[in-house]
Amino acid sequence: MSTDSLETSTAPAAESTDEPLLRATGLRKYFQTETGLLDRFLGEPTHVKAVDGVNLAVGERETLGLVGESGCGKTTLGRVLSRLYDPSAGTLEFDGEEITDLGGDELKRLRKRVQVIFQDPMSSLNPRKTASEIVAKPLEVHDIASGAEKRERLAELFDEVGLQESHLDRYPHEFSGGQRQRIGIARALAVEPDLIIADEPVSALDVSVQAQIINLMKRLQDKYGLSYVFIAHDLSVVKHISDRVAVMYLGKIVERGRKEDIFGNPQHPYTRALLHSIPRVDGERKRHESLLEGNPPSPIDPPSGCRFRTRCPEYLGDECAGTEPELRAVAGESGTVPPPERVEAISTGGESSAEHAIACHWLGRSSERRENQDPMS
Ligand SMILES: Nc1ncnc2c1ncn2[C@@H]1O[C@H](COP(=O)(O)OP(=O)(O)OP(=O)(O)O)[C@@H](O)[C@H]1O
Repeated sequence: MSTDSLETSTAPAAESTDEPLLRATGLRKYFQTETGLLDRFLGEPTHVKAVDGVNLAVGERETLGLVGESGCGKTTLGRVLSRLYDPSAGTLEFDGEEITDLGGDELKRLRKRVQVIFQDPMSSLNPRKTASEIVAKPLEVHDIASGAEKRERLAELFDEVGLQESHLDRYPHEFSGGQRQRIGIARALAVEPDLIIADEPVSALDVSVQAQIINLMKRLQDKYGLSYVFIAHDLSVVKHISDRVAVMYLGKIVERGRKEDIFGNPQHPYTRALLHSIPRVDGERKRHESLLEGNPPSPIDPPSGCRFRTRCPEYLGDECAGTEPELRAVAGESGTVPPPERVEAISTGGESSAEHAIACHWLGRSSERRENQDPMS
């Protein structure tokens, strides 16, 4: 997407704190396959491993970009992180408290602090309700405002997201795509959340409108101290809003780190391939020839060892097929590898913003050998 019209954030650089706002450890979400019972009798795999052992942390006022191809589990992870789905395994902590098994009133209280924005504003907005009814719903559900106070709050929220008071009584089909996404943002903002999980919030919009929505989200983050998990399949979109980026492949995080490291010094062959496929402007907009061939394998029966090995330009043979690589810190400039306890802290989601971690056997090879095999060359 174009960077021309994107504003620079005025807020101090966001930092991951030692105590993140949200922490996921060993998070899994498996769905039963439609033919689950028959598969079980036939000894076939019975579950879709949509999220399969994810560790991550999101700090206060921080934006974590979550990227990966279609079907790699981003939406499912977002839904588990927001507790719209129950996890199959692992733990989730929010603001220092475990929320993995919350239910009833406790879950309702969590919903006030963690909101979700969806990709397709048309299908996520009730077509039979006016914009004001849609945004008022969370105010009512959480007993935040009623009567004249509610109307005043709605006008404030509409103004905040760049809509006019005259829009209050219109129906979703009377708005453009960008305006509908603004309604979705106002609805999320209504309860004054701490964290918003934004699932492909700009993917359905034109490039110029994408920039407007990203700028709006950055402004709201500065003003209200929001944290975001920003999901996108396109790395170029998360570049403009993320502090840190996590790259997901077939249910796992394969690389994560500060945005500067992911874009400036990508390590995992998958991240490199994703970056390689970002369109460049060379006189005319061209798409690079993709380094990624075919589609990801099925998450019902993922490849043994490294899941990316079947498409990886750096496939090493038995080493990649034999054991599943764990997220490990990338050696620093001095070439030093962090001590084991630090690697352990990283692999359980306790990273600071300075950490850059990847899951790849290829990285275990000497840098000289890697340079000779640079997949970007
Ligand atoms: N409710 C469900 N039941 C069974 N399988 C599911 C369910 N939801 C998702 N899946 C499967 O889980 C895998 C991950 O899907 P998910 O939608 O989370 O990926 P994604 O990265 O968000 O992709 P996209 O960008 O296309 O939405 C896919 O194979 C999908 O078919």
